[in-house]
Amino acid sequence: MTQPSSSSSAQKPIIEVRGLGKNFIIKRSILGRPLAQVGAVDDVTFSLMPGETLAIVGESGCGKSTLGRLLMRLIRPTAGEVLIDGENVTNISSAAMRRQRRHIQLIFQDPYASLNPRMTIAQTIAEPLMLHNVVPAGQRAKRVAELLEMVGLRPEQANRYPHEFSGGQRQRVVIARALASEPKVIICDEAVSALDVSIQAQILNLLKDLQKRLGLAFVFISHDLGVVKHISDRVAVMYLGKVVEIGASDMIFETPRHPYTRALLSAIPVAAPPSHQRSRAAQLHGDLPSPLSPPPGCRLHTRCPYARPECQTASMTLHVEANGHANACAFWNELPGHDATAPVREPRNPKLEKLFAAFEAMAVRPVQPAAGG
Ligand SMILES: Nc1ncnc2c1ncn2[C@@H]1O[C@H](COP(=O)(O)OP(=O)(O)OP(=O)(O)O)[C@@H](O)[C@H]1O
Repeated sequence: MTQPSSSSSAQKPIIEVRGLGKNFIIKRSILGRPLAQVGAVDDVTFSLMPGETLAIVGESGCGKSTLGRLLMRLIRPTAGEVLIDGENVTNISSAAMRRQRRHIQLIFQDPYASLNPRMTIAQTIAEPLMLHNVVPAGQRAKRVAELLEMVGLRPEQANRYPHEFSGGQRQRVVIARALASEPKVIICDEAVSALDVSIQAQILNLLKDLQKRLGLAFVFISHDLGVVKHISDRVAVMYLGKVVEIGASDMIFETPRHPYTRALLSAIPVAAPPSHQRSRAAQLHGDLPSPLSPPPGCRLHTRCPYARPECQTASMTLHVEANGHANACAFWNELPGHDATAPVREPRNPKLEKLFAAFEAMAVRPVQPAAGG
C-alpha cells in the first residue's frame, strides 16, 4: 500500500504511517509460542499534514484505538513504521520517545479518568510544563493561567480539584494539559463521546478554534459520524484492522465508494435522503467476524450486499482516484449507484489542496478520471 508524500518541506506531513500493523498474542503454548493472535491493525498507511484533522471511523473493535496507541508509541507495532515530524519513532528508545511526546498528545474519552483527583488543576497543567521544560519555573503559574484562558476556563479556577468541575470543564482541563507541551498533533480518542450533545458541540468548536490559532493537527478517533462530519478535513474508514476508504470528508460523506462506508452512512437516520444517497445505500448482513480469523480476500465479503465469488480472494489494495479519494473495494466502480461518467471532483477543503498536489509522488498512480471528467 502506498501513501501520499511530498517533496517540498512546506508539504511535509507531521505524521507518516507506513504499512503499520499490530498483532496481539492472546494465547501461547507452554513453550511461549504464539497460538492465537488478534490482528488489530493491518497494513495501514496514511499521512497527516500540519493543521489537518483526520478522522478514524469504524465499528467497535476495528482497531481505531490501537492505531491511536501505535501513533503515540504507547505500544510497539509488529509491522511498519511511524514517522513524527520526519523522525522515525518506530524503534527509538523509550527516553527518546518521551521527548517526542512533547509534539504528540493524546486525549481520551473519560476526562475524569485522565485527571489525578489529588492534584489541583494548576498542578495538573504544570506537570507537562515541568516535564518538557517548556517555560522557566518562575513563569509556570502565568503559563497555566494562559492555558486555562485558552480553553475557556478562568485562571481563578486553577486551585480547584477535578471533582469540582463538570464533565465538559474537565475535558477542557485535559485539553489545556495536552496543550501545555506545545504539541503539533493531538490524538483525540472518542474525546467527546461521553459528553452531552450541547457540550460536545462546545468542545468541538474549542478544538477547531485552537486548531486555527495554533496550527494543530488532529487525529480524531470516533464512532460518531455526525461528530466526524463536523470536525474532519479527511476521513479514514477502518474495518477489521484495515483502512477500507480514505479521502476528503465531503467526498466520503457525499460520494462514498466502499460498500462498508456506504453501510455506515446508511445507518445514520436522515429524514428524506436525496436520490443519489438512496441509490448508494447499503446494508450489511450478519455480525462482525472474529478478528482472530478475519475472512480471506476482501474482509467485508461475508457481510457485503454486493459480494461476488471473486471477493473471496480479492486484494484490499487501495484504489486511488485523481482527487485523492481511495478505497479498497476491487469492484467499487461497478457498484450500483456509482456514476462512472461523473467528473472527478476536487475536494472542497482548500487545506487539502497541498496534500492532493503531492499525489504525483505516489507509487500507485491515481486511476484515470472517468470519461467526461
Ligand atoms: N491489549 C490487547 N490484547 C489483546 N487484544 C486486544 C488488545 N487491545 C485491543 N485488542 C483487540 O484488538 C482489536 C481492536 O481493538 P481496538 O480497541 O483498537 O478497537 P476500537 O475500534 O478502538 O474499538 P472501540 O471503539 O470499541 O474502542 C479488538 O479485537 C480488541 O479486542
